[in-house]
Amino acid sequence: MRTLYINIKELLQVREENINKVSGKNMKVLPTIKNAYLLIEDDIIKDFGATEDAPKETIDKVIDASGKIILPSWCDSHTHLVYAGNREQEFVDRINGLTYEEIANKGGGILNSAKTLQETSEEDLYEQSKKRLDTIIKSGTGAIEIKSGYGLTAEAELKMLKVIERLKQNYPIAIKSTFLGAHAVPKEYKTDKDAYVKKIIEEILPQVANAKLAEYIDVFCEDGYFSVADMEAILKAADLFDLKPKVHVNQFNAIGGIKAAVANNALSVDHLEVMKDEDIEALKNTDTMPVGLPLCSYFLSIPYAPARKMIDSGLPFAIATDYNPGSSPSGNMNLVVATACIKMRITPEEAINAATINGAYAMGLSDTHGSITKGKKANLIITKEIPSYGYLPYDFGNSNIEEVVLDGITVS
Ligand SMILES: N=CN[C@@H](CCC(=O)O)C(=O)O
Ligand SMILES: [Zn+2]
Repeated sequence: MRTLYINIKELLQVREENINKVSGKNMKVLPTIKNAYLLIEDDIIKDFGATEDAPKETIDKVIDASGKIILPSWCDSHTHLVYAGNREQEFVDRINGLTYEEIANKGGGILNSAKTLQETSEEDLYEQSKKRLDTIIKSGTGAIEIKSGYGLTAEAELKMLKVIERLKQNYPIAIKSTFLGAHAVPKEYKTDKDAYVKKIIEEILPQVANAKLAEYIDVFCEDGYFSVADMEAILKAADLFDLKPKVHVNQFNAIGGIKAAVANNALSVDHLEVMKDEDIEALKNTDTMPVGLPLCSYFLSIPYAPARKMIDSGLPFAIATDYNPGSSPSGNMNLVVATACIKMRITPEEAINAATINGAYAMGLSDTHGSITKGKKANLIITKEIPSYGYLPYDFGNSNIEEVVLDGITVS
């Protein structure tokens, strides 16, 4: 099936060469074609150019996209989309003055979600997660990473990862899965965290890896959670199973996690709300993608990752939703892009690069996703008639998406 879009007001993120990420000053460059055509064949991007040069033969369907912008679908490289229940009571507690840390210390936070998830059947967990996936697909996300980490026992972690696997089987969206057994220390191990780290390394990780249920390894490296030494031990064990690190670091404190993650070949380091100069230095000239999570900062009222400073230092930068019940109960990448522009002071070009090609890189998908490049997946967002692409983050909170195409098929 060959589908031709013509008269596209502007086709965004057009890359002739298959670059895998953009960094520093190049992030301000968003290559586009005005009055463009785009040819897709089945699930693949075949060709693009100026409408006047559009092919005329062997086309099954021609779509006039006058006034509309087309861009590659969003790549959300950091989510916890599979979870059970919600935590709106903690949201109210925070409004009334408690901090995220105080709530966690009272047994709330991640441990609260873990208790609910342990008591939820795999079927129910699948049904709850599926609803969220349906919603985020409608909002233009075409590739997503999903973590475990609300199980914290072998049984419950495997349950989460099996649900991720079922979502992979049943949905056209690309899904990457990450094992995050080291998300919080379970209550039973409160006084013996080392025993839990040992259990992750010796018992849970081998089961996850042997069942081929994860592609990446994650650790919440933070005071009160897991130390740099804990993280290093877990990453080294995971390396034996070829699981690459994508880690939670520098959310509340800068404790040296970034340097250690880079030394362990992390694909990405995520959160980065609190950054020292040495953390930025550690990321220079490496293959590790810094990932900011603006909705987490918004929802928890904590600092935003210093995106401006990182990009001005020459680093690449990606943005993701962090969709989870505690710190970001939204999986809407449109809101992520707008919040990154408004609060991190990055331009629409930088934000769109961060949410497409760099997001794809941060989950190992930049060969197939994240740009309009021949041979890549036909995963597209077709906007309503809008004045310019800058209107997308400007008109924050409103949906300007008319149609979403995944693998060449209109899904919403
Ligand atoms: N910070 C660690 N994990 C999640 C939040 C988990 C929760 O509060 O449930 C995050 O990325 O923000
Ligand atoms: Zn997270």
